[in-house]
Amino acid sequence: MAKRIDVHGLTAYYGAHKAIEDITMHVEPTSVTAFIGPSGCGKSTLLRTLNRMHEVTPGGRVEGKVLLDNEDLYGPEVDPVAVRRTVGMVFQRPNPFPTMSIYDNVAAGLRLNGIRYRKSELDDIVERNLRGANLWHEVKDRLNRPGSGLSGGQQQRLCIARAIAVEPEVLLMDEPCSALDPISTLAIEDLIDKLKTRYTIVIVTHNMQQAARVSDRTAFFNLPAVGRPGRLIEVDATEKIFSNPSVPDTEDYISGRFG
Ligand SMILES: Nc1ncnc2c1ncn2[C@@H]1O[C@H](COP(=O)(O)OP(=O)(O)OP(=O)(O)O)[C@@H](O)[C@H]1O
Repeated sequence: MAKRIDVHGLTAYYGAHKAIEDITMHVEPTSVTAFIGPSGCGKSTLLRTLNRMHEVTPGGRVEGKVLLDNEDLYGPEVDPVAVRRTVGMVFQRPNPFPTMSIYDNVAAGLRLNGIRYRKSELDDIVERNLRGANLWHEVKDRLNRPGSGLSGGQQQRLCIARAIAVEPEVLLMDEPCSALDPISTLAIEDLIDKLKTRYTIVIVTHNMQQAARVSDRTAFFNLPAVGRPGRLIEVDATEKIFSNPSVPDTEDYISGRFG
């Protein structure tokens, strides 16, 4: 089941460096939320706080709260590994496990979870998720070939198949199309549109048209001054942000006057 995310007064650090400050917002389930803003304003940092990946970076820590359907992801009892299973992530560069077959790439997360599946069960899961990632027809005759032999766009859809195979509740995407050509980008955007009926999706993008095309809500972040932490400027329905934003800085950014 897709879940709602509530971020409350979130500040994130890299050692002594405060990267983002006092972010409060929510992310709605079964919808796409885009994070936009100039380079260095903390979009990727905030994204990584949503599945506790931020703390994997040395010195990475947070203050504040991230609630997933009212459960604090940073609560004392919470296992960060379990969080990353519930809140999946797709990265900027497609990163299939290079020596693994297409089949094993999709099955990898399931095997890591330690559950034993019968071969026929696993076959079904792999097929279902490759279909879910709009990749099945392109790879069904070469499932045992390495994932690294696919095109960049196919590799990214393979990574999405791998991410959804473990049935996460949220899917985080950090510039998932920035290494892809326009055709592969459209394929991923179509896929995002299809996936949002089942998942809560957050996507970081530098591409304004992409944010306008794929997202339901858009959050604009900015740096108040050089060296200062990034702040959330406004978050609203994507249509509103792109047609009639409340804050002049948002208007300046989306119309290309800075950033
Ligand atoms: N591993 C790291 N160690 C130290 N500082 C970091 C690290 N990663 C990011 N930062 C700093 O945190 C701040 C926010 O960076 P972040 O990558 O989240 O911004 P961004 O908006 O995603 O940028 P971009 O659009 O260029 O990807 C920046 O000041 C950046 O220099």
